[in-house]
Amino acid sequence: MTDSAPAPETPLSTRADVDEVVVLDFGGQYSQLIARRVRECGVFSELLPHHVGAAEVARRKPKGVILSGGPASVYADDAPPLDAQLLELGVPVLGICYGMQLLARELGGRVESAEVGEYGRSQLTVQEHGTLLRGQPDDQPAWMSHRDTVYTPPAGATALASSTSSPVAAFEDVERGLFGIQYHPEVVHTPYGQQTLETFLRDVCGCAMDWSAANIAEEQIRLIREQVGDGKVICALSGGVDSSVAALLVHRAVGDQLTCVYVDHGLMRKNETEQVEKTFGEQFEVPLVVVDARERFLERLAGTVEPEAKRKAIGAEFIRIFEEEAAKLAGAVSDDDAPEGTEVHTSGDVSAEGARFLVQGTLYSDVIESGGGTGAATIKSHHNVGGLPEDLTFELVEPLRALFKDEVRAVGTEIGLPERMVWRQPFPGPGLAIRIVGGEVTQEKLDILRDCDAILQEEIRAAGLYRELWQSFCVLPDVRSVGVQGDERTYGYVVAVRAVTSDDAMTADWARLPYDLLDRVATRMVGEVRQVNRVVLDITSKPPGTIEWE
Ligand SMILES: Nc1ncnc2c1ncn2[C@@H]1O[C@H](COP(=O)(O)OP(=O)(O)OP(=O)(O)O)[C@@H](O)[C@H]1O
Ligand SMILES: O=c1[nH]c(=O)c2[nH+]cn([C@@H]3O[C@H](COP(=O)(O)O)[C@@H](O)[C@H]3O)c2[nH]1
Ligand SMILES: NC(=O)CC[C@H](N)C(=O)O
Ligand SMILES: [Mg+2]
Repeated sequence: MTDSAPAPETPLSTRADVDEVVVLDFGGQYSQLIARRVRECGVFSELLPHHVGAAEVARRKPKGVILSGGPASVYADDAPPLDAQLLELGVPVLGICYGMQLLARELGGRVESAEVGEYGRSQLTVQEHGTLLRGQPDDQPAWMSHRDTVYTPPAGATALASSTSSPVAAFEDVERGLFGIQYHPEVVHTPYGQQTLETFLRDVCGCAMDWSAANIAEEQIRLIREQVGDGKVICALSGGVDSSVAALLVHRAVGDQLTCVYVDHGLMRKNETEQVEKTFGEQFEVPLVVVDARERFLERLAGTVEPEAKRKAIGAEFIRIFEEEAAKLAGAVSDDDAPEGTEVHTSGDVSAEGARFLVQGTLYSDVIESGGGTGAATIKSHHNVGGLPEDLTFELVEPLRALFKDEVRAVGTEIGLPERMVWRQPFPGPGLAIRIVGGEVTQEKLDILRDCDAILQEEIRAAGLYRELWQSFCVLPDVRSVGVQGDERTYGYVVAVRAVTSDDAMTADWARLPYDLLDRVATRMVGEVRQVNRVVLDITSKPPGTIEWE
């Protein structure tokens, strides 16, 4: 576990002239989602760890502060505390779940563990609409996730609503600018949640609500310029949405100081390298280096089966290649000095100085899953975050690090990235290697998986479903099954089809693909890919599963 803000080194904004509301993170699963919902209301917001203190919050001159949920109990010895100075800043404070419990306890209310916890959907009854719940129905569903409960609101505050297990599910003290809600307004399952946040931002904090994705682009371009100065920059470019948006922003910021590097690690999909080269050449006026590192990655992965070990090996190998390319820009090494198994060819002009900065299209979902939230668990080390080697010498430039994919898509559209690039399905940096599970990654398995994946993609596109699905792909477990084909016994691989819907990869549902499509896919896979004799469908949502199997 690490204890860091999403991106102190690359903040989303440092402008003084936009209204900002700060979200303090007490370790909740949905903390970043709160900041994001605030941004969707048109108010700039960033997540800060709870321990930054009132002085840092004051420095940002926010129009309001939101305290997130969190796993602790407010009365526990090691519970993250509330800096009481926050209540002296003269701006409204809204506590959500743990944040509400903190406010209640600090101000003389009563918080105790309830007999029955509330997890998931619950029913809210509004007794007093007050300011916060103005215009909302008396009865409404709300999403909860708590066991501790506020029994008495702070002195002077009015209780607004209750639920079966929460006698005080919301309170407000308009005079003192204090607001608390026990449920989660930031999740889509709370239908009046966004309205509640909007009321807080507009009517309570007096925010102008005029911030938009365009500001992210503008701000990032300015911040990148500040960070990079006249230094040389390389961008790890995969051809995916995130790195393409990041590359465009950096190019707008520093122009020909930028060189993009695409690594063909042999773990890509069918014809992907050629497609990336072609699309990039057509869309961008930036020099692109394509590194053929297929043999090198295969050697590096030999014998590695454990998912985290695989991810770390891949993350480190990526960086070693970027280092070599950065050095080449300084003219220190020529293409002939590339390690065995690596071939490089260059298109466009490559500049004469070395690169100190590495641009990556890292998103917040990569960060939080890699254990980068305040007190958050490590689910998997994304190659570009948790998989980075410890001796990293690059200074990272990650303009999208605090954003979710759907926000990045909005920025991409805003800055003119073509629609077919904006709506590309994500493809993980470690590629097919994390879809060959339970056994070693070999050339044979890569070829099988690539062929099956190509069939699935073709059929999904033909059925007009590509854009509707967050991702659709195949997984190759280290499992063989007995079949009968052409009257012969076969002992072949089992391929799993995984297709999910999602907006931001934080949660996902398995896609209900039409049976006739599944039938075509299975028939083609066993018919066209000799080593495969069985196809199965993954029907797991996230949670409990993750989207990828490793
Ligand atoms: N083959 C690659 N060559 C160079 N850089 C890569 C490659 N694969 C991934 N990266 C780097 O790792 C980052 C994270 O990968 P990720 O797959 O999350 O993003 P993406 O590929 O840009 O977008 P998408 O999520 O749409 O696939 C990329 O933004 C890019 O900077
Ligand atoms: O660039 C990446 N490097 C990685 O190491 C990585 N692991 C998962 N993913 C992608 O992230 C999203 C969420 O994945 P999971 O539900 O499997 O955790 C899904 O879209 C995954 O494809 C990765 N992307
Ligand atoms: N989601 C939350 O913030 C939970 C708060 C606290 N840990 C509880 O269980 O009540
Ligand atoms: Mg990708």
